[in-house]
Amino acid sequence: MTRDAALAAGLLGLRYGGRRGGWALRECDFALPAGRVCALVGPNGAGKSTLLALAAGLLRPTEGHVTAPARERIAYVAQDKPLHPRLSVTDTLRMGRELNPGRWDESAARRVLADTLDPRSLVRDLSGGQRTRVALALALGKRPELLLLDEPMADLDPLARHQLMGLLMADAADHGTTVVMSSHILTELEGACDHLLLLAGGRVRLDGPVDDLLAAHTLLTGPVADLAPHTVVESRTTGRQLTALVRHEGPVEGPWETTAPSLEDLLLAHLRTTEGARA
Ligand SMILES: Nc1ncnc2c1ncn2[C@@H]1O[C@H](COP(=O)(O)OP(=O)(O)OP(=O)(O)O)[C@@H](O)[C@H]1O
Repeated sequence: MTRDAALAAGLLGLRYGGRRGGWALRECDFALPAGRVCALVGPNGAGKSTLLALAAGLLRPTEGHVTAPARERIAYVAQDKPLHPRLSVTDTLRMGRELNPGRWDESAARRVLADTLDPRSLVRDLSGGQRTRVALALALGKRPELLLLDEPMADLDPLARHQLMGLLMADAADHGTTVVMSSHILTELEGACDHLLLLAGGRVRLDGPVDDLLAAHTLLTGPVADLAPHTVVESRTTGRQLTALVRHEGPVEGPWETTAPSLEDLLLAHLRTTEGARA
């Protein structure tokens, strides 16, 4: 692992179901610097949850390795947010405090709950979104070095999403927490994440700081012509009009209008390309 990486993988692979099972992840190599907020993106079945579970130490690699902080310094919020159904919200936080002696940050946990639910409620009586809040409160209360979130915002209403995303990002910035967050909501990642890891078919397709990746790509429209020496990520032609996203090799010179892509443009083009490759 490079010296300041908070999470790294080398030729990481995982096959479910023993030798006969299919590979969910294969030959994954990356190093995520400490303090980054990383978006983990990819189509359904790409291997995102598998990667997060490996990072959390809940699965063992079939091959290669993953290097992460010690278990007690990681908080992991799984997609199904496992919580004890018969505990109240207050008791759930008390359990968090008892399980994390000397480290528990009660005010961070309470900020996540933000008076939105009755602390005496039992977890089993909460809605999906309310449970998400409790799971996030437990995760932030743990004051982790590495926060692993598997589609954390999926069942939150838009206002709660906006509020919690802001809170998470501010908390991570204040404490230098490294965050890896899988999501299908591309618009929400823009502005929140400074690092990107795109998986498809169990492999890393794109990896790097968001600013560098954006700066390496150009959106162009204009007449159909040879795009060499640039690498075409995606192109479409309508009549004689060409629209393309390229990873440029030096300046893009030609008869085209060029613009800088947004993160959503970049992700959609790469996702469509990997979809096309799969079809
Ligand atoms: N427990 C399991 N047993 C067998 N195969 C599994 C298991 N969990 C996941 N898989 C398979 O591994 C692959 C990767 O699944 P994973 O859940 O990691 O993808 P994902 O990117 O998180 O998908 P989604 O966006 O739908 O949540 C898929 O082909 C899936 O069918």
